Amino acid sequence: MKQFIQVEDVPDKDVESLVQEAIKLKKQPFQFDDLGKHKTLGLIFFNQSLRTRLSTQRAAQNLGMDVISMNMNSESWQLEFQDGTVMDGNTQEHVREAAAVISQYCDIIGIRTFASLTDRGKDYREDVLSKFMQFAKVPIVNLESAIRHPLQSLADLITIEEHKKIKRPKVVLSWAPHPRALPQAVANSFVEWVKNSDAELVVTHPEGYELADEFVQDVSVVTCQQEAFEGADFIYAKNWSAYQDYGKILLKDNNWTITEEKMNLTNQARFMHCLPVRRNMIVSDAVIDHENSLVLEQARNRIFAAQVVLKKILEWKN
Ligand SMILES: NCCC[C@H](NC(=O)CCC(=O)O)C(=O)O
Ligand SMILES: NC(=O)OP(=O)(O)O
Repeated sequence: MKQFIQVEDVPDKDVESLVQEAIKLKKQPFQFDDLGKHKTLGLIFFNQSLRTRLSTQRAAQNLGMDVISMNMNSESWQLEFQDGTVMDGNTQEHVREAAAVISQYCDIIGIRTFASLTDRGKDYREDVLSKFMQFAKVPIVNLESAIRHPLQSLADLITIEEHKKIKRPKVVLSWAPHPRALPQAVANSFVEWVKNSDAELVVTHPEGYELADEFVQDVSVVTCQQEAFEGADFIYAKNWSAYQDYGKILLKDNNWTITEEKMNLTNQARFMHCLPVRRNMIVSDAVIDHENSLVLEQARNRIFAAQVVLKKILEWKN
């Protein structure tokens, strides 16, 4: 694998094989602990993180890699992304130099850069990530970009594979309320990856929260949450801000919170969320603390999602 930006980067788009390989790594995490010897992973964060930072570091260590990381906003220089700018303002270093320099210290670079939620064109063109890809000299791993979070989606598919009781489970992605405007990245990616697996996917959200066509065309979308939940095997909750009325919060309606009452409509569904989660906004305490909740398993599987991706990139480089 020469990079990991989206599902297209999976060799032959064979998501099923990648999931199976991750499950094997989970059983023997140190089997390839020589593969990354004398190789360094650089983790570059423009936004906060708990899971992505620690699980990707752990994954790299399991493969024998060294890891260096940096929080760009608080620790490094303010980067300029426009070409031809007279840099007499607040930006101090151009991405052309920054990406090339980081490439001299690292064999693989992971980048987290969230959506601006103010400029849809810029976000959906992946302006920041694509500039890094353009000027870096080593493979790039997406640690959540403006419109995708593929390591999360891979961990989610591993978790579904481990817990499904039937070959083709019904998987429901449900919008849920949140006090802040959040990106569409987790939802977009989840849809993109589940579409490439053996599952019946249903997306449910209030009117106005339609996701971009490029992700949800051919996907079953219903605006009645109760109807969507009927017979579901997995409920995946996530908030996102509006795509049409870009970045806006249209509704903070607690009627969309995932409660026990709603989970009772399902086929004893397992509850999923990528974390961090706002309790009693997105999901009630009773649901997230119930034995059917998979949130900690998902977080654990972030290690093996990252590990299989790093392994594939290291194998490609060797
Ligand atoms: N990486 C997982 C989710 C990250 C981000 N959530 C957040 O920013 C939540 C922050 C808050 O709860 O205020 C998102 O939705 O894309
Ligand atoms: N799920 C996830 O990506 O978590 P962090 O934002 O804490 O990395």
